[in-house]
Amino acid sequence: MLDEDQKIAFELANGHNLIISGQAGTGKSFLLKYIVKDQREKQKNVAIVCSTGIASTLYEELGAKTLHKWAGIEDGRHLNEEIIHLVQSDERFMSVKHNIQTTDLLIIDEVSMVSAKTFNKVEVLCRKVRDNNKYFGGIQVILSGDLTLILISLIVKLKN
Ligand SMILES: Nc1ncnc2c1ncn2[C@@H]1O[C@H](COP(=O)(O)OP(=O)(O)OP(=O)(O)O)[C@@H](O)[C@H]1O
Repeated sequence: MLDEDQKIAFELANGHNLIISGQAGTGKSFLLKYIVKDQREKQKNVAIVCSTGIASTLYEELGAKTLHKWAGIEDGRHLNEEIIHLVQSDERFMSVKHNIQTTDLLIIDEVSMVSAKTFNKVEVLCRKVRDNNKYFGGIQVILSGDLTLILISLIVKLKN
């Protein structure tokens, strides 16, 4: 059963964009599994993605994959314009185009491990491929991670 904080986030997951932040072991993955199952029961097309393949094995039974694979951005070698063009017109990217066009809810776990560059690339890609100028082209997004890690990495970068 979900605890009180998890219940609040679980309810907000009905249609809201959310950031779920908490340190390791605070029950984020436990909550995300509940959300995925519940939203799928409500006939939503839900994709759950992680920054690494190892992390996505945690959600194997839910069909999780890496954000890079879901969005077709490979190792990030393509400029935004190139990847938009490839996804829109190249047959090899048909499944990626399908992912982007049909997903109702995109859950990104361990978002603190995703670089700003990658995150922005995926956000723009979704807007262009869905021809919808809303954030992520109108896909509902739930971001989960330990956001204090972002601050720590920022401080480390500033110090260097
Ligand atoms: N509401 C709950 N009821 C029972 N067990 C729970 C609940 N929430 C979390 N847990 C358990 O607590 C442990 C830690 O939870 P979880 O793995 O979801 O945390 P996390 O925030 O995702 O951690 P990490 O960031 O390290 O992945 C797990 O064993 C999980 O099953």
